Amino acid sequence: MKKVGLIGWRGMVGSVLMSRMMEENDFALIDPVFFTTSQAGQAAPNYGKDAGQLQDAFNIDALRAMDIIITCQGGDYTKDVYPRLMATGWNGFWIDAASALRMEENAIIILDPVNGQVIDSALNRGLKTFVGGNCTVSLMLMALGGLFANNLVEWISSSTYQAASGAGARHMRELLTQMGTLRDAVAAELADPASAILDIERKVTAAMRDDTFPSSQFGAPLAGSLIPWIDVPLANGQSKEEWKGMAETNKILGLGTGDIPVDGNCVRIGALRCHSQSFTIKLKGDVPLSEIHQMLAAHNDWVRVIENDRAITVKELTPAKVTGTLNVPVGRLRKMNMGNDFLSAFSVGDQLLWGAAEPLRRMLRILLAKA
Ligand SMILES: NC(=O)C1=CN([C@@H]2O[C@H](COP(=O)(O)OP(=O)(O)OC[C@H]3O[C@@H](n4cnc5c(N)ncnc54)[C@H](OP(=O)(O)O)[C@@H]3O)[C@@H](O)[C@H]2O)C=CC1
Ligand SMILES: N[C@@H](CC(=O)OP(=O)(O)O)C(=O)O
Repeated sequence: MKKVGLIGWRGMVGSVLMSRMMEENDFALIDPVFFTTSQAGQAAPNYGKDAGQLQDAFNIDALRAMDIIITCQGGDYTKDVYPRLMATGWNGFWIDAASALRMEENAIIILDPVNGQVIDSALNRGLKTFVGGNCTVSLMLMALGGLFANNLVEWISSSTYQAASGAGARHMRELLTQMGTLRDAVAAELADPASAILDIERKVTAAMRDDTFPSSQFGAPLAGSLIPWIDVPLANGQSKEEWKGMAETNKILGLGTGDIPVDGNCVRIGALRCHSQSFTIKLKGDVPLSEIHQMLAAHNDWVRVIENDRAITVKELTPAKVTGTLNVPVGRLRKMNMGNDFLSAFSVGDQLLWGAAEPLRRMLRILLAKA
C-alpha cells in the first residue's frame, strides 16, 4: 500500500478532505501517515486505521519516506518545505491545496472532471506536482465546463459573490459575530412590531460604523454589507483573486496564458461557504439555448442545469441549498440584449468541496488507480 503523508488535516480544508476521504473509503486503500507543524508526538487521528503518532511536518527525512504527500497546510508551509524536500531528490507525488506552486511550469492545476486529459498527459510526462485550483476558478469550470469543452467561449466576464470561508475559519466566526452584533443592537425594536423600520436601520448602521464593531479579520463590516476586494492588489488595478480567473482557467484547460480572456470583479459577501458567480459569456456563435443546456448538463456528474424559472431558481440556485453538497447548479441561462452570442449565467458551489478538498482526493485516487 502507498504511504500517504497528510499535512493540514485538522484545518478547515483538511477536515473537509478527511470527511470526504472517509465517505469514499479512501483510507482503506492507503497507509496514512499524519503530520503536524505543532503537535508532533501526539496520537494521530483514527480514520478507521491506527496511524500511530503525529509526525513532524518539517522533518524532511520523514516526508521523504512518503510515496504521496497531500498538504492543506497553506502556502507558507509549501514555500518552506517543498523546495527542501525536492532538493533531496524525493521521487514521490506532491498534492497541494495552496496556491504557491500553481503557476510553476512543472505543476499541474487539478480539476479532473474538466482537465482529466491534461492530468493524464502530465503523468505520462513524469510530472509529480499537482495543485488544487483557486475555488472561484474551479467552481466556474465545473459549472461551465460544457461550453469550454465545446470550444464555445470567446471570453467571460464574471462578478463573484464569495463566501467568508474562502478567507478562513476566523473570518467565518467574525461574520457570524457581526451578524449577532447587528441583531443585538435592535433586539428591543425587533420585538416590537410597532417600531419604525428606519429607526431600526439607523441603529444597525450606527452599530456597523462604530469603532467597536468586530472587524479585525475582514478589516470592514461584511454582515449587512459587502467587500468588493479579495486578496492583494496588482499593479494593473485587479485584485489577485481577479487575476487568477484568467491565469488559472487557461492553465487548467491546457491553453496558452491569454487564450481565453477572463476578467471581472471579485466580491466578498455574507455567505458561509458557497461561492456564487454571475457570468457574461461571449460565445463564439449563436448557439441555441436548448443546445447550451444539453452541453452544460452532459459535461460532468455534478453540474445541475436549473431552469430559468423564478420559483425553481430561488429554491435551487442558492448557497442555502448547495452548501455541503458536491452539486454545482448553473442557471439564469438566457441570451442577453447585447446579442444572441452573449449568454448570461449564474452558478453556485461549495468552495470547500469542489473549491478546495475534492480535487485533491480525486487526484489521490487517480494516482492509486495508476499504481
Ligand atoms: N480556506 C479556503 O477556502 C481555501 C484554502 N486553501 C489553502 O488551504 C490552506 C489551509 O486553509 P484552512 O484549512 O482554511 O486553514 P486552517 O487555518 O483552518 O488550518 C491550517 C492549519 O492551522 C493549524 N491549526 C492551529 N490551530 C488549529 C485549530 N484550532 N484547529 C485546526 N487547525 C489548527 C493546523 O496545523 P497543525 O495541525 O500543523 O498545527 C492546520 O493544519 C490555505 O492556506 C490555502 O493555502 C485552498 C483553497 C481554499
Ligand atoms: N481566495 C479565495 C480562497 C482561496 O484560498 O483561494 P486560493 O486557493 O487561490 O488561495 C477566497 O478568498 O475566496
